[in-house]
Order: sequence, then C-alpha cells, then structure tokens
Amino acid sequence: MKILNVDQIRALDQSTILHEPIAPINLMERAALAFVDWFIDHFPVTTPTKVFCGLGNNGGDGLSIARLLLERDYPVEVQVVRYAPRESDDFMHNHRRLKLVTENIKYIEFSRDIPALRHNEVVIDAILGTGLSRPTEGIVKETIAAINRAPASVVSVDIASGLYTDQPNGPNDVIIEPDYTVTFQLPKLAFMLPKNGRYVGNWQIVDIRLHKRYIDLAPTAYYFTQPSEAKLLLHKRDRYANKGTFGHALLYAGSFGKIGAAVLSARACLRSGVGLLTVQVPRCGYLVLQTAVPEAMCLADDHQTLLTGATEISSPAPTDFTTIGIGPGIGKAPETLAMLKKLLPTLKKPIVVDADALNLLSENRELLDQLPPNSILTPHPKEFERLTQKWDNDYQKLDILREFAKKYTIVVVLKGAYSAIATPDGDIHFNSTGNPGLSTGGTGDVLTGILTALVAQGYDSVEAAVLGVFAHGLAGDRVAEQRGPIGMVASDVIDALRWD
Ligand SMILES: NC(=O)C1=CN([C@@H]2O[C@H](COP(=O)(O)OP(=O)(O)OC[C@H]3O[C@@H](n4cnc5c(N)ncnc54)[C@H](OP(=O)(O)O)[C@@H]3O)[C@@H](O)[C@H]2O)[C@H](O)CC1
Ligand SMILES: [K+]
Repeated sequence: MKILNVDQIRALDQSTILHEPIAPINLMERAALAFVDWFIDHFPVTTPTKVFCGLGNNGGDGLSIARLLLERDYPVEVQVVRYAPRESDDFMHNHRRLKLVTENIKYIEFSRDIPALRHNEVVIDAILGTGLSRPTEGIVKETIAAINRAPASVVSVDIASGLYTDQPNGPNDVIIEPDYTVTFQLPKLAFMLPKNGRYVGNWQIVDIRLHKRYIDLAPTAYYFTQPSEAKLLLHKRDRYANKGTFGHALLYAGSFGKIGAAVLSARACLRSGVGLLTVQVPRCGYLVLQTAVPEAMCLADDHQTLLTGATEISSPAPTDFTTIGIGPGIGKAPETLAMLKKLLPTLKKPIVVDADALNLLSENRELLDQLPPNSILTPHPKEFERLTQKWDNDYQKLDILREFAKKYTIVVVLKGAYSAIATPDGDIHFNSTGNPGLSTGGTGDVLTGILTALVAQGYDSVEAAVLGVFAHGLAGDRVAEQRGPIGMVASDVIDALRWD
C-alpha cells in the first residue's frame, strides 16, 4: 500500500472528482458515510457525542458525520470552532444540510464557549485535517488543549487536528491526542513515526474509493506492507525440491553466556525454510547447539568462549555457503573483530548482519564499504544511531536511513514500531505487524535467523526483509493473541512462525 504526501492526497481528491466523476460534496458524503460505518461499529447509539468541526473540508466531513449520526438517533451536539471569518464551500453546503436536521449547532469563538466534556462522551475531532499549514493557535489551540484534558474518548477524522501529514511538528505544537484515528483510503506518513504515537492512537483506514489509477501511478518512496502484499512475496515450493534447493546457510553466533542467541537464531532459521544450516559457535557452545538444535550442523570455534573464525577441522570456506548471518550474541572481542575484518573482503553474496556485528561495524566504519551489495542490516534505533548519527526528529531519521541504504547499496531494517525497511534504491517499506510484546530479549536473534533463511532460499534482499519482518511481527501477534503481549518470549515467536 502506498503512502502519499499531502500534495498527492489533494491531487488524488481532485483526480477522483474529475475521473469518476463525483461532485466534491458527494465525495465528502462518501467519506462521512465510511467514517460513520466505522463509528457505529465501535460506539453504541446511546453514546453522547460531540462533533468539533473546523471550517474547511475536515470540518465539512464533521458536519456531514454529525447529520448522519443524528439520522441514526445518536445524541449528537455540533461545536463549530470558528477560527476564521470564512468557511469552505463544502463546509457551507453541509452546514445548510445539517441545519435541516438540528438547530443544536454551537459555535466556539472564545474560551468560555468551549463545552465541558464528560468521561462517557465521545469527541469526534473534525477541526483540521490534511490542510494544516501552521501550528494551531488561538481558539483552535485552546479547544484542542481542552479536548486533550477532558476524560472523553476521542476519534479523529482523517488525522488528528494539529498533526502534520508528512512533516515534523514543533516541540510545543498543540495536537489532538486521539484514542482512534479513522483515515481515508491511505495511511499518512505521520502515522508511521514513533514520536507521533500519542497523536495517532489506534488508526484505521476506511476505503472511500479514491481514483485507483492515480494511486497506481503516483510516485512515492513510502509503502505500508499489507498482508496480501507479503503473501505475494512467498515463493511456492516445487514438489520435486530437495534440501539443497533451499540453500545452506552459515550462522556466526554466540559467545560465553550468550549461546542462547545462537540457539534462537538457528532455530528460527530452520523454522523459516532453510535447506541446511551450519552454526559456528565458540567451543563452549558446541554441546549446547548440538543438543538444543540437532537439525543444525555445528562448527566449534578454536576459542573456548568467543568467535575467532578458526576451527580445528577443515570446515567448508565461508564462501561455500549460500549465505551468512552474523551477529547474534557474538560480543565485540578484538578476536571477533579480527574475524569480521578477515571475512568481509572474501564475501560477494548478500549477508545478514545484526547485533554486535553491527556495533563492530559502527566502531570500524571503514568496514561498511566491504559489505557485499544487498546485505541486510537489522539495527534497532540505538544501534542505527551508532552506525550513523543522532537525529532531531523521526523525519530526519528516515532521510538518514534512506541515504545510508543507498550509500552502501544495502537493505536496512530499522526495528521498532513501525519497523522501517530501507532499500538500496531509496524506498522505505513500513511493516504492519508486531506488538510491544516483541520488545523482549532474543526476538532480534529470531529475526536474524529468519532473514538468513530467506536469503539462503533465493529471496532477493528486499523481498526477504519485507517478508521476513512481516512474518516475524505476525508470529508475535499470534502469540500476543494467545497469551497477551506480556510474558511473550522469543521462543514463542519461533514456534508461531508460519509460511503459508
Ligand atoms: N481524499 C481525501 O482524503 C478526502 C479528504 N477530505 C477531507 O478534507 C480534509 C482536507 O480539507 P482541507 O479543506 O484541505 O483542509 P482542512 O480542513 O484540514 O483545513 C482547513 C483550512 O484550515 C486552515 N488552516 C490550516 N492550518 C490551520 C491552523 N493551524 N489553524 C487554523 N486554520 C488552519 C487552512 O486554510 P488557510 O487558508 O487558513 O491556510 C486549511 O485549508 C481532509 O483531512 C479530509 O478530512 C474530503 O472531505 C473527502 C476526501
Ligand atoms: K481532524
């Protein structure tokens, strides 16, 4: 699913009006109906509801929503925030239609006009939408602040009033903090950014049948992965395939006290369809691996407690493997750094790099140029900051992410909510699965195993990252459904992985 910028959203509106064709007021009515269908599924007809309307089309939506709810016997009061002397044409049209249904339309011009809001009420926020062009001020700001202070539930129409669609807000901007945002047709970039969480709430898309051709042709760098899109990436298995068909992966993982990371990444790799797996661990981990993951072959490093890359038996060369995953639990010992320095220049095929292998790269940035093209790095925000720089806001973070992936011709999975996958050609795919339960030790090791398995099976790196991150988050969602997010452990995620 594409994420369009505010100018494209406006052009999409116009394109729909022109090509369907449909009168603007009827498109507004369609949007209002889609919102109301959602609303009546979530709030009973007895719910006291206050609709706060601005003077533009977001406000026009609000007037239409108020009328439709009144026609469905909801107890609705309309509060028009009169922050400017003029209203949009569609606002006026809906204002006239609403007056046919109710006289109970109040106007907020001064602080004293702002109504009290009780805990059992629901506020529908239709003050400002994607037309926001400056920080809220005056009576708009006061009304928003009063709504935020009130105990009532809040549902924002299209986007929280005061939140920019695709640019950073200022630190002191006053923005609605909704419980829900019901947005039209496509997600907004603002919804994808961690710092905006409190200004988005639980967001839902309602389809208002905007011009599909415009969407299909609209250029964008931002995408939001849908289940159907992830499913399309899945390679079908040929009945005559054999284990050699699905690659032989090599994982470098573990150090004394962190052999569990090797176990988790190995098990996840096997649960993600790799044909054969070899895991190189420090000698102290050899018995653990062979016991905990009998399906994996194991190379014991010469060193008792950490990885040096040397093994006493004549093992296959790293380049003999289909792909390599490196990082889970490996630590940052000088000997392990030496191993990484020796390994990287010999590799040509994409590898998966995580955890302390990333931190070693951060401390030795000249190694970044030696990463094989299309390798996949999986930093969490702190690791990414060490790899690159500090950022002032989430939008700047996305620019840094995009430039970094392009500069080194790599795929970067910036983990978090929502995980952002940057590709070598400058796109960013936001993942749509996952939950806070995944913030538990070892889930990163699981993801490394998954991605290594997918690359070993022949998925190109972007496909592997988009599909692997999606499947990882979806497995976490299954676990959260069964047992709640608290108490989820990384092993549960492995057991909940599905590839059908
Ligand atoms: N395709 C769709 O998604 C559809 C969306 N619809 C709805 O339309 C709004 C966007 O409506 P628009 O009229 O463009 O803008 P807003 O309603 O968000 O804002 C109205 C005007 O308010 C002024 N403005 C901007 N910032 C502020 C501010 N901080 N304080 C006060 N006023 C502000 C600005 O006008 P100016 O001339 O003052 O700059 C805005 O134009 C979208 O969000 C949807 O709800 C359609 O209804 C259906 C299709
Ligand atoms: K709004």
